[in-house]
Amino acid sequence: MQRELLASHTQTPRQASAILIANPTSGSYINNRQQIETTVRFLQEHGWKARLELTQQQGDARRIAREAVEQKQDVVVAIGGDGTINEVIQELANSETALATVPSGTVNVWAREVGIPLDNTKARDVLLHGVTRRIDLGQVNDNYFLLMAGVGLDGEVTHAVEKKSAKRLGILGYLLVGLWKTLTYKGFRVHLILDGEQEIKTHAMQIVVGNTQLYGGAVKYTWKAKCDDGLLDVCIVRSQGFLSTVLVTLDLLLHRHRRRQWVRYEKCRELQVQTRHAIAIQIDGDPLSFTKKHGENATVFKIIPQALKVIVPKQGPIDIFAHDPME
Ligand SMILES: Nc1ncnc2c1ncn2[C@@H]1O[C@H](COP(=O)(O)OP(=O)(O)OP(=O)(O)O)[C@@H](O)[C@H]1O
Repeated sequence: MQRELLASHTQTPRQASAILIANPTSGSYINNRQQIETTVRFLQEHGWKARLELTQQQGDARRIAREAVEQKQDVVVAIGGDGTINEVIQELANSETALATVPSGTVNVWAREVGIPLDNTKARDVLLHGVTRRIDLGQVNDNYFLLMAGVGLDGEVTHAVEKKSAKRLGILGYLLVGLWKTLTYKGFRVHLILDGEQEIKTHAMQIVVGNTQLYGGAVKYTWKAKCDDGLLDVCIVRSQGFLSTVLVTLDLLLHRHRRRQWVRYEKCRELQVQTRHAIAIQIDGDPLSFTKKHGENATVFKIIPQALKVIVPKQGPIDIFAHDPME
C-alpha cells in the first residue's frame, strides 16, 4: 500500500507511516517546539501513522533512521538542520524510506534549496501535498553527503569551529573563524583526477564538490548542479591571495558571471583528490576527516545516482532538478 500512498501528483493528501526525528539542540528548535507537537497531531489527524522521537546526543538521529528503514517506514521527517539530515541520509540511502524535512536548524540549506518553507505550519503542508523525487547522493570515505563536500578552507573552518567555543556563537562563530582562516590560510597543492582520465594539478584554496547548488544558504559555488543528474559538480577556487579570495566570495555571493574567471568548474562521476599534506574535509557543513597524504591512496568522491527518495514542494524551484518527480 505504501508505494501508492507516496505517489503524490493527485490532490489527495499523502498518508504514510513516519518517524519524526527532532534534534532539540538544532538552531531554531526552541522557537518551534510547540509547532513540532502540533505537526505530529496534524499528521495523525490526516491518517498518518506518525510518532516523534527526540535525539539525546549526536548519532541518535542516524540510529533512529536505521530503525525506521528496518521497520519499512514510508518517511523519516528530519526536524533539525542539515547536520541532522546528514545523519538521517546515512541510513536512508538506497532504501525505500523517503526523507522529509520540517526545518529547525540554523541555516537549513536543503530546505532553502528545494523551497521547503522555514515556517513550520507551511512546511507541514509539504508532507501531505509535496512530490516524491529520487535524487543522487555524494559519497566520500563511506559517508554520504546530500549537499556538498569541501576540501581546504571550509574544511579548516568547520574543524576549527568544532574544537572551539565559537560553535556556541552559531553563524557568527563560523563567520569569525572563517574570516580568521581566510586571512591566514595558505592553500594547498592538489592533484585531481576526474573519472579516471582528466588530470588537474593546481594550488587551491578551496574545492567544493556539490550535489546541490546553495552553499551556506547564500553562496553558490556549484551553480550548475542538478541533484538528480548522476553527476558531481566540482568548483576549484585557486589560491591567489587574500584579496582574490574575498573577491571570489563576493562574486559567488552576488551570483555574478565574473565568478567564472576565478574558479575552474567541472562535472564528473568520480573525483580523486591527492594532496601532499592532510587537508581538512567537511560534508554538509560538518567536519569529516582529512585527505590522505602524499604516498597514500587518493581520497575518492563519488556520486551514487538515485540513492535517496525525498519529499519536496510541488511548486518549489526546479532548476535544481534534471528530471520530473516520480509517478
Ligand atoms: N541531541 C543532540 N545533542 C547534541 N548534538 C546533536 C543532537 N542531535 C543531533 N545532534 C547533532 O547536532 C549537530 C547540529 O544539528 P543541526 O545541523 O540539525 O542543527 P543546526 O546546526 O542548527 O542547523 P544547520 O546545519 O541547518 O545550520 C549535528 O551534527 C547533529 O548530528
